[in-house]
Amino acid sequence: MKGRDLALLTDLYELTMMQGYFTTGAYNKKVVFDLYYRKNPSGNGYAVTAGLQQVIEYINGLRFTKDDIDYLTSLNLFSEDFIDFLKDFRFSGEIYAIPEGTVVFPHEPLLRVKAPIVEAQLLETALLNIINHQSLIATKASRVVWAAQGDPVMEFGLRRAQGPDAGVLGARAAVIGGCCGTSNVLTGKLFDVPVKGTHAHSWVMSFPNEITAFRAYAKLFPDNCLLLVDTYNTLKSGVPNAIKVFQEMKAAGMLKGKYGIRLDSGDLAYLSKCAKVMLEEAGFGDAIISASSDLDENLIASLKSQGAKINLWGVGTKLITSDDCPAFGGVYKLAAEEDENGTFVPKIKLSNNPGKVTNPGIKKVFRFYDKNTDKIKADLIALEHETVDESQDMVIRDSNAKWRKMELEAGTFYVKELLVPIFIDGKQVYESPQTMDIQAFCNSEKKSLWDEHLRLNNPHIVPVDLSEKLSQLKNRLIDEMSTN
Ligand SMILES: Nc1ncnc2c1ncn2[C@@H]1O[C@H](COP(=O)(O)OP(=O)(O)OP(=O)(O)O)[C@@H](O)[C@H]1O
Ligand SMILES: O=P(O)(O)OC[C@H]1O[C@H](OP(=O)(O)OP(=O)(O)O)[C@H](O)[C@@H]1O
Ligand SMILES: O=C(O)c1cccnc1
Repeated sequence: MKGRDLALLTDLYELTMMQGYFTTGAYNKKVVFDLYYRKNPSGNGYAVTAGLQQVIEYINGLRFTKDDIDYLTSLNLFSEDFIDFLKDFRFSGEIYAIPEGTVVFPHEPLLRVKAPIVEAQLLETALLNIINHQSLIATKASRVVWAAQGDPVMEFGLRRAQGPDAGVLGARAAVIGGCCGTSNVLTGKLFDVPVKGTHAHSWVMSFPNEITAFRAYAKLFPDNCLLLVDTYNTLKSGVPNAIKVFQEMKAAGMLKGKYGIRLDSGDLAYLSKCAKVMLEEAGFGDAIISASSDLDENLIASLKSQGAKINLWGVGTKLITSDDCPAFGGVYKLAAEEDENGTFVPKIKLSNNPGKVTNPGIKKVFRFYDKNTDKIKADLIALEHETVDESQDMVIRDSNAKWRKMELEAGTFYVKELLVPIFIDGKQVYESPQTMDIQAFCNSEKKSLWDEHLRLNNPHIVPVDLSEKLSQLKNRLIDEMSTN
């Protein structure tokens, strides 16, 4: 994203609305937009937010270049005045966001933009594009990594990602979600994450026979020698040939680094068990048994339950495309606008679907942790000026099921605010951490959930409540607007 001209990475309607605000003179009116999502992907119990670094780069680089201006002029849609205004366009507003790698829940503002409407409107499409994609893949990766129960998972999806950006940023997000590294070398370079890999069938096929191919590979990469054993016959030739090469390496004193095999077809549970026995009998019990082949979290969980002897996983297509759930569903909704006196007036959007009625006003998110376990008890979406007094008892309800209430006794919990300032008056005030540090943070975030929240299917749901004041405001606006 850095260094790319992305001002036109938007939907046409953002620009036509901007011209409208400009023409009616309303363009300087400040508004607040929330970016949030409504449903966890893949039936998960949480999502992992990702993409903030690319949002920061986008905002910092947000300018209409001469080429952009020429193109917009050529559309014959925009007035000269508006085009002139775009020539000096800069983001001058405020952005608060929940840091990348945080565990988040539906309806929580992941990002809150306060800016003149003409600026805040332009950001909508690009912000959604960036956050939706990376949060989707980070969440999927988190599921896959959870299924692997502590075994490392390598991200292998670039070749089947939906284009270069989805491959590069998807691999970044997968690492945030917990993958130990990626085969994607550009992601490795750009984000300083480990690059990993084995070799392809073409390597084996390019030699007269399998053992020659294995020997050549072992000679080149003795410290990271994972041999793909399924080109001809996994148990009859692949594993025996790999063992022969490991014996030769051992005899030559070359077996010092990581070594093992990769299975890429057939019954992975059965083959891994057989391969494990063969390797152990040959004295190579510590060999890595890695596997790939259309894997996802459900298959990995199934292979684990079948007792598969796999201890390194390569996951490509189904992770990088989030194959079972191709969209995150984040939205960007107007929550407040400034009146003539400089006061922010809350706004609401109604819907026949109660889950789609927006939460009005300028909001923040409190997270309640249990003092003894450091696990999340609940989240509370509140209005900007609200505070939580940790010395008072609290009652949290599930906003989807108000009859479900949780009583938090003073002294048993502590509170953290999730939204932090990223831009103030158009200036960046937050430094994005390195990707591997975001991964470490994300790992600690997942420890704040119970296994019941983390499981793949029908997880327990962390309650997310609206504060009393926010609920009252919402109900009042629903009453007012529904009689409109
Ligand atoms: N023990 C197992 N239990 C459940 N699914 C498995 C097991 N072993 C492998 N699989 C999955 O079954 C599918 C088999 O795919 P497919 O029918 O294409 O054959 P393949 O063995 O991958 O062959 P090839 O790569 O030669 O096409 C893959 O998604 C794989 O991950
Ligand atoms: O199955 P995925 O989760 O998408 O993981 C990546 C796949 O990509 C490779 O296959 P491919 O057939 O493209 O090349 P190869 O010749 O190296 O097997 C690799 O062998 C995996 O099977
Ligand atoms: O290094 C590997 O084994 C690899 C890389 C990309 C895709 N499939 C496998």
